[in-house]
Amino acid sequence: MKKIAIQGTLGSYHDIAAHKYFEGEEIELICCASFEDVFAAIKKDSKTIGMLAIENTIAGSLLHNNELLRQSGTQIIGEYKLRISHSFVCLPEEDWDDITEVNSHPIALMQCREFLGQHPKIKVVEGEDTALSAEIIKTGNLKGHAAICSKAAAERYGMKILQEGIETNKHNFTRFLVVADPWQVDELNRHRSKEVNKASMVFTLPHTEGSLSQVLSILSFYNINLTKIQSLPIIGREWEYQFYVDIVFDNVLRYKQSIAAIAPLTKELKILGEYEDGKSNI
Ligand SMILES: O=C(O)C(=O)C[C@]1(C(=O)O)C=C[C@@H](O)C=C1
Repeated sequence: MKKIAIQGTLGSYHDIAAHKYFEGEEIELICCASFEDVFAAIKKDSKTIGMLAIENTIAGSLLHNNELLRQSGTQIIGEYKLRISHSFVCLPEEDWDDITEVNSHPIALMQCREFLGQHPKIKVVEGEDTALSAEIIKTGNLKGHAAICSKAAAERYGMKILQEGIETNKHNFTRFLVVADPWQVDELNRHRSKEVNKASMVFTLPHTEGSLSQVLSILSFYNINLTKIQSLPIIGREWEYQFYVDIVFDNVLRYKQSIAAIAPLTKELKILGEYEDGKSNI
C-alpha cells in the first residue's frame, strides 16, 4: 500500500486530491500539520509520497511551497487539478443568526473573499486546514463558529451546511503536485502508464540585459510552451530572484535539447520533475 503524506486532516482537499490522483489504488494517508512536515515524512521514509497544493486559480501561488520543494531535493512525479467548491458550515443546532466567527485554511478564506465581504460582522480566523476547522468546531461544540470546508468534510464531521458554492468564482481549481524521493521515481513510474509532457524547473539569471528574454526565446525556438513563470526573491541576495518555470511539450527530444541550450545561460538550473500534464478535473 502506498503511503501519501498530505498537509491537512481527513476530509481536507489534499485528502480528496490524493484519492482522486491515486484512484483505484490502495493508499494510506499520513496527515501532517504543515508542508514542512510533509517533506520531513518523505525524508524519514523514502517510500512515502507527498502531495502538496502549489497554486490556486483564485488565490494564486502557495509561494513557500516552491522553496520547500527546491530545498527538499524531491522530484515531482505528477500533478492533479481539483475543482474546489466550498461550503459554509456550522453546528447542526445552530443557524445564520448564531454565527460570529468563521474558521478555515487561509487559502480557502482567500477564495471566499466576496462571500466574507457580504458578511462583515463575522470575524475571520485562520485555521490549519478546512476539514480540521470543521472537526474542531464539532468536537469542541464551539457555538457561534462556522467553518469553510468541502461538502464531504461537512458530512464527515456531522456539520450543517448553511450555504454551498461560496467560492468567489466557479472556475476555482487548485493544482496539487505529487512528489517523491528522487531514488523512488523510476520505480514509481514503472507502475504507472503516464506520458511525460510537462516539466518544472528553477534557475537564477545573471543581472545582464535580456538574460530572461534569451532563455524564453530558446524555449520558443524548441516549440516549448511555458505554462507558468514565478519569480521568488533569493533570501540574503537583495533584488536577485529564483525563476520557477513550468513547461509543456509534445516532443521529449526537443525538450531535452532546449534544456541543454538554456543551461549555459542560467545559473543553478535544477529540473524539479518531468511528468504528465494534469487535466482540470471537475
Ligand atoms: O485545507 C485544506 O483542506 C487543504 O487541503 C489546503 C488547501 C491549500 O493548501 O490550498 C487545498 C486546497 C484549497 O485550495 C484550499 C486549501
